Amino acid sequence: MALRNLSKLKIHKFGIRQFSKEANLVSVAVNDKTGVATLNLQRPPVNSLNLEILSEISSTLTDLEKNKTRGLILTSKNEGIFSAGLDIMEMYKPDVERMKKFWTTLQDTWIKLYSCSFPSVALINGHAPAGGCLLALSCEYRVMFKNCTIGLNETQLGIVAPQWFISSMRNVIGQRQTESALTQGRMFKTEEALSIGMIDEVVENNEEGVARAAAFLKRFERIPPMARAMTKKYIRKETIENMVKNREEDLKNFVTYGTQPAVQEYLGAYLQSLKKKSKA
Ligand SMILES: CCCCCCCCCC/C=C/CC(=O)SCCNC(=O)CCNC(=O)[C@H](O)C(C)(C)COP(=O)(O)OP(=O)(O)OC[C@H]1O[C@@H](n2cnc3c(N)ncnc32)[C@H](O)[C@@H]1OP(=O)(O)O
Repeated sequence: MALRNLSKLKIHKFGIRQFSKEANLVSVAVNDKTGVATLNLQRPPVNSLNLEILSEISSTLTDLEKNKTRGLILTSKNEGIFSAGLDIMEMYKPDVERMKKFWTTLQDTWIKLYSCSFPSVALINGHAPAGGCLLALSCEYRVMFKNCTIGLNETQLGIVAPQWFISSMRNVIGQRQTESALTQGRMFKTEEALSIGMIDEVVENNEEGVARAAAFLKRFERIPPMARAMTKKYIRKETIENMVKNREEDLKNFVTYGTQPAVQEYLGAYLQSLKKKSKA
């Protein structure tokens, strides 16, 4: 595995363009043999998704697409937490201009991840609430550590998961399970997530997780990439088009709804409860 600076390195090997990238909040390592890229989230303490990390994920996805990566493993450097979801500080007492940029960047990141031409696996090596769950659901396959939790818990915070969050889950576990999970804001333990098909495999540790993720990606070794990518595009087309068509309205809703006093109160109380917990 090579960990290098993308801007400095672009080489051809085994007929695949190899590259990797080192940055602050994400790092990328490309396996020279397989062409598979591992994208690590590394924003301590909990990989909460603020504007800066989302911008890095988004630009990395663009680079991976350009460089014709053969597959993606999305995971966390911080074992125990895949991602705590959106950084609540981006929504609590926000600067509205930044808030808009934040949401637009989240939309861009989701579009790129959801529609990427290469196969993608989330190696969920820790808790994955809300936005963390969204990232995992956007991949094609999910491998998860034992004793973790995953789900879209928005209603518990007094906020509403946007349509495209909901569609991302519905496309994996179906309408009935999604309705039940989202109205409760339910977080699923690993084994529960497996039983409803939200994740595909359970692993004991990172080594096994990487092996299982690689095994999934290997399934495509002999499938012509173009045929694979077009098929994925057709299957995901409606979900992506709906989001793209409504993205202006979605942004407006986020700002209007997110800045309502009642929503701000919920977010403030939730932040306090998180802080109290970490001080207890
Ligand atoms: C008409 C309808 C239109 C719709 C309009 C749009 C509506 C808006 C939709 C917005 C969608 C939002 C989706 C989201 O992602 S919201 C975020 C949800 N995330 C969570 O609920 C996770 C909260 N965190 C946890 O549960 C735990 O932290 C953890 C991830 C399980 C980790 O636990 P652990 O014990 O290891 O760590 P701590 O809890 O002690 O946390 C360490 C410090 O990190 C801070 N923290 C945690 N999570 C977040 C976060 N998401 N954002 C910001 N900060 C976070 C925590 O407070 C601790 O801080 P401290 O050290 O300063 O005390």
